[in-house]
Amino acid sequence: MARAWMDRRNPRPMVVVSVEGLSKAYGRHRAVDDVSFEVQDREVLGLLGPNGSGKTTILRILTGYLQPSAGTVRIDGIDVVRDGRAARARIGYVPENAPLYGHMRVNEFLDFMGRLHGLPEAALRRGMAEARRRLALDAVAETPIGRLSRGYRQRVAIAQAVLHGPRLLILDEPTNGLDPRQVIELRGLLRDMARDCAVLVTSHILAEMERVADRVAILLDGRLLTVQRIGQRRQRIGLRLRAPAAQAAAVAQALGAVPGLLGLAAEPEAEPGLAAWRLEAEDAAAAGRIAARLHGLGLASLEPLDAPSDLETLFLRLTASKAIH
Ligand SMILES: Nc1ncnc2c1ncn2[C@@H]1O[C@H](COP(=O)(O)OP(=O)(O)OP(=O)(O)O)[C@@H](O)[C@H]1O
Repeated sequence: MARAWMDRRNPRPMVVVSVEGLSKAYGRHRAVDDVSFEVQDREVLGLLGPNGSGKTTILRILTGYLQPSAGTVRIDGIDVVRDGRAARARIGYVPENAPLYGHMRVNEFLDFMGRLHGLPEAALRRGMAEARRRLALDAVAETPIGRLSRGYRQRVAIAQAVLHGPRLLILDEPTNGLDPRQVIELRGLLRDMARDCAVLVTSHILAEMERVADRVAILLDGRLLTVQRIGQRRQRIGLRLRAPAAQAAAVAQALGAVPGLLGLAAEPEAEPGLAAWRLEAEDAAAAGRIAARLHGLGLASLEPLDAPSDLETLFLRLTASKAIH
């Protein structure tokens, strides 16, 4: 059994979620198969996997909507099966396409949800004020939810989930339907939320996870393939270079001597009179060195590529067997 251990300066359990040997079968189909992981206090853990990999099933077990077939889940050391009510009181849940009451004003809705959570009056007032402040909802407190933008509605959905000061905030596919600006805002909000609780977020958008999560747990066919810490890699960059075809040999030779250039591949279909290469460089500064080295060889263009993130590469590698069979 995993014992939650304590930080001496801050006597809160460091492990908020402990999932051990979790399995769930629907009939003969194992939707979740012997999955174990932990979510630490003040971290964002991303649960990542293609459709049908078991993410929603795991969330439903965590939130007490489903019983596991085997294994245990503890929130702050409390078993979600044996003591579901106490475990649920520590969780804030933002479901995918969270149901909001469009006709209700933001304040009215938060008040309603707080009462559903059973919050006493003083705690409810405190929780509402704090949630509105953290999620920048004061300006729309008296606006009917139906009139808010999708980004604001998402914030209201998060606000209702944190009213009672949960130890764990769960968000299921929170970026669905948001525009790029709203996605960036959401990222900031999640990081902010993780200042005082554990955050578990599911997504199938890999690059998004890489930006917001401290660690990602990758699921496939109900099995946990790996848990990876994010953000310790170098920022490699991809570049596309075009130069006159007549200079191709000279360019290739010059590139061979550029420090920080890790790889190069000629592209098959170049435009008439132009040869093209894909390059992988150690960092952005290498682009400057490449341009300098090719001076005088008629460089036509040198542009960054939208290189797949490292997490995408890892994900594709880990899930390759699925694509093949
Ligand atoms: N109530 C159910 N009865 C039978 N099979 C189910 C049930 N719910 C889910 N499954 C199956 O269990 C597997 C995992 O489903 P789950 O919804 O947990 O995956 P997911 O990763 O959340 O996918 P999605 O992103 O599509 O929601 C899938 O094969 C699914 O078909």
